[in-house]
Amino acid sequence: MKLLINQKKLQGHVYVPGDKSISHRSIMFGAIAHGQTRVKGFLEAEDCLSTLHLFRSLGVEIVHEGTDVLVNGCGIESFKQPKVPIDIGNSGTTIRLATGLLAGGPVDVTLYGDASIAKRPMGRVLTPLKEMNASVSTQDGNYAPIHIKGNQTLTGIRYQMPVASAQVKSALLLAGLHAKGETTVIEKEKTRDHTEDMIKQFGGKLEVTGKVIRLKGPQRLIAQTVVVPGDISSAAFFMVAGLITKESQIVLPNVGISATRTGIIDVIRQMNGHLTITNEDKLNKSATLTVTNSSLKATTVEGKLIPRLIDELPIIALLATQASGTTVIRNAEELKVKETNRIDVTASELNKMGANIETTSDGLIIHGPTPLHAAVVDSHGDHRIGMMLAIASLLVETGQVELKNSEAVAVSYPRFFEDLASLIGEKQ
Ligand SMILES: O=C(O)C1=C[C@@H](OP(=O)(O)O)[C@@H](O)[C@H](O)C1
Ligand SMILES: C=C(OP(=O)(O)O)C(=O)O
Repeated sequence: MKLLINQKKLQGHVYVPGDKSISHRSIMFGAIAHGQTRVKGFLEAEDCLSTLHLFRSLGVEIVHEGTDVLVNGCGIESFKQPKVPIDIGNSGTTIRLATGLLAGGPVDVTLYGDASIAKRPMGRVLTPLKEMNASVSTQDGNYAPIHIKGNQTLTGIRYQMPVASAQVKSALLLAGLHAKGETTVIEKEKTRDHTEDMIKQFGGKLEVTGKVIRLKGPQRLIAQTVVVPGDISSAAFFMVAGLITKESQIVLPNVGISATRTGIIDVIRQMNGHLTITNEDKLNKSATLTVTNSSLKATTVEGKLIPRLIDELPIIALLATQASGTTVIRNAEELKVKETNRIDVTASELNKMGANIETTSDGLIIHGPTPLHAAVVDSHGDHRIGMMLAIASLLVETGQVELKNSEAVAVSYPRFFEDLASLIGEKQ
């Protein structure tokens, strides 16, 4: 598709859609709990619809009306044997969390996904799950399809995580809920804690002390109402749009601001970006974020900040192309195993537009500020790369920017292009 270029004065409100991580978990917890779980603000995007499809295929009754979802849970023991392998599309969160969850269930399931999922490492969940006595396997030990054999008796383990990954942590906690004895997970760095929050919300018991999480299984969970805030990872594209385009101010109401997700706010402030937080709702961990066009300076993004902004690194790289000085992103090797190798793809696509970005083994070095020019660019099927390139295009003064594989944005944000156009007052 042709992208909008040469934009300033982006003004207005964007209500970004529901948080992807919380939406996935609301269906999963609803399915294993007892009673009717009501989800409000569910993200209707391809990834979360994959999770919904998976649990329906296991016989869970789910009523889906727009962003309202009802999940009639009867406990994991009620899951029905699916007749065929289940397609989880492009969603790493679905396949990894569901593998842990189903390891302690009563049914045999095969999970597979698209070409990108088939290249993402699954050994990171299979290895510790096998230690718990789970029967989980793939043909070569690391790549989907994953075969999960039910009716195994899981036992709790103590596991020191070799990677900072909320998906691995969550897979183990979900398995631990149906295992005998104590499951202890020790994180490498603190990652998003939506699973821990939801275990507590659904009446489960777990103890969190710094990076150590403990729970005793088996546990019986009770249905709840889950109110999903807007996704800060989606809001990030508009935060950066407002900061880098002239005379702009963008208001983003109801954005989730769990402390485990707000690394991008810290980085924007480190770079002297104007961002305010108002209307904070402490219960739902949400607030209104307002960004204003700013004169930015380079920064360093590293260490324990990385898991708090892992999915925002491509758009942070774009932000850094407009800051004066050299921005260094390091300790971000996990970016290589996302939907694409986001270190390589971020650099190569932005460099096509005139950015000056070097890749390293664990991150990026971005020299700014650089003007951006027209080019033919490609999402490579990665939703976050597609949205980042659409924001980059706003800075191009003349010519035409063409984005190949733009449909990838539907993985997490189907209305992205319409919401962007609404700030400009044009429809696409
Ligand atoms: O747990 C989650 O919901 C997620 C965890 C992160 O993945 P990793 O655990 O692989 O870092 C993140 O990149 C993904 O978009 C969602
Ligand atoms: C990495 C992502 O998601 P997942 O791992 O669920 O595919 C993402 O949304 O950027």
